Amino acid sequence: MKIIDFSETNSILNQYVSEIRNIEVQNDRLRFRRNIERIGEIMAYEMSKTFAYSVKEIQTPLGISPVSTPDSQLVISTILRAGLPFHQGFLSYFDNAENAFVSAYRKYKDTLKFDIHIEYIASPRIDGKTLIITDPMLATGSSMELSYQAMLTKGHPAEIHVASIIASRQAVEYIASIFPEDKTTIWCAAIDPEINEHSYIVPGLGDAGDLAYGEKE
Ligand SMILES: O=P(O)(O)OC[C@H]1O[C@H](OP(=O)(O)OP(=O)(O)O)[C@H](O)[C@@H]1O
Ligand SMILES: O=c1cc[nH]c(=O)[nH]1
Ligand SMILES: [Mg+2]
Repeated sequence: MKIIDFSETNSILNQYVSEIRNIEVQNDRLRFRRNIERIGEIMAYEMSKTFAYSVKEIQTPLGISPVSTPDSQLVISTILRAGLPFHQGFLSYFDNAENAFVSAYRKYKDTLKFDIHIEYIASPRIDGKTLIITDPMLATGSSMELSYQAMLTKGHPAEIHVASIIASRQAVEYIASIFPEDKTTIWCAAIDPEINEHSYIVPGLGDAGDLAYGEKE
């Protein structure tokens, strides 16, 4: 299993991560969503370097130019709702990709205990395709696990990319233990050391869905 942590490299992506974490900046919802989207765009660009390519002869007005373009059949899947701006970032670059949407939410039994509920999935067949599952937060990893299981009802992908922005160390280890070792890559912008008793990432950024779209009742 490959694990790629962008915080190990200095790039402008770290500026966007600092802004979505920063309590003084993150409440500007438009900026928060756009920063998530920009991180998705940069991650998509880096991820594109791992795809299969072949050279095509492109007819220009003046001649023929050989251009190496990607052949991978992509399905970008996201987990509602915080995943939406992240998904859009990937889709801006992978504009020919197919798309899948899964709902997952924490249904609380009391202030600390919850189950993850999946109620909705809209997906193409994914057999033999490159599946990218996008969700900005990997806290316990349960939403990712259950969403992946839901996606498997649509077939078996050739390759899997788990894309997140902030992941807990625990979630990275958990995802690495349950996803197929030989065909999964985990991409994240940062790996944080802890989750708290409410299963929020520490230091994390708070509630990504609420910051992007407002609080739920
Ligand atoms: O790794 P986990 O412990 O499962 O937590 C991570 C999940 O929490 C967030 O969604 P949330 O449930 O807050 O839903 P929302 O996007 O509607 O706010 C996030 O987008 C993940 O899907
Ligand atoms: O830290 C966390 C954990 C789950 N969901 C979030 O939005 N943030
Ligand atoms: Mg949320």
